[in-house]
Amino acid sequence: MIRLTPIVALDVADLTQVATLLDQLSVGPRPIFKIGMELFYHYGPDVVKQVQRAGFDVFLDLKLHDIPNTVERAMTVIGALGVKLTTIHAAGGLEMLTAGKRGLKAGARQAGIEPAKLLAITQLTSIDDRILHEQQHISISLNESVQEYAKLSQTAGLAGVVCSAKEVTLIRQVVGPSFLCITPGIRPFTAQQDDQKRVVTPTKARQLGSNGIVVGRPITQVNDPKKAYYQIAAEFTEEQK
Ligand SMILES: O=c1ccn([C@@H]2O[C@H](COP(=O)(O)O)[C@@H](O)[C@H]2O)c(=O)[nH]1
Repeated sequence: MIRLTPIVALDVADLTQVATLLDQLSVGPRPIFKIGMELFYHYGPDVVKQVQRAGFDVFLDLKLHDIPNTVERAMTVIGALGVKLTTIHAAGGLEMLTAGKRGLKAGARQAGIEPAKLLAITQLTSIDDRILHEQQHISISLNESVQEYAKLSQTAGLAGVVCSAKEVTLIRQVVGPSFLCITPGIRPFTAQQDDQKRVVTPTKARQLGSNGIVVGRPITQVNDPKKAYYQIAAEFTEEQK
């Protein structure tokens, strides 16, 4: 089973904070760094290059969701950036997912590099059953919705999904063992839940079969990010004293 090193969400405001975190986490088992909307909207591909130049793999998490043509063209640009993982919303439907995958491959081909693995967002980990029913007016359960989106993503040829570790077992029942389940909503026992609804500890995520955990604030917003990262990484990989 593939188990990635923990993915650290670089949800910070500027390049100075990026440089500090890259420096703090550059010793030992290196994380994959996730660049999201905040940094990418501010700095564009330059921030991707900064992280890559420091020797880290990049997960570019822009969660594309638009008409198929727009998504395909945007994914062609992303495909040439040399990132290892990137995201699209499963809710955009099969045609959009397929177009995204096609664009990503085309961009990578033009740049002469391997295409990034494309992951579909199932239901954001900030959503729970109540929000799904009362605000999105979706009548099936959150678990069923996540399973359906996983099936759709597999049909579109994607590498995997983003979900809560709580759903990994259910997802594997419908798409098999090799479909990637990358899981944010990770909270050590001592950390606050913030806006996340479906949270799991790093140890539980490992036990539930997550292929990779995504952790932001419990690492980036604490006094000692290095200590927090290595503790979480040890829990996820079981290398504990
Ligand atoms: O369903 C999702 C999809 C993506 N995310 C992203 O993961 C991190 C989590 O940050 P924390 O500070 O650990 O809560 C963040 O960048 C989200 O955009 C997610 O949380 N849930």
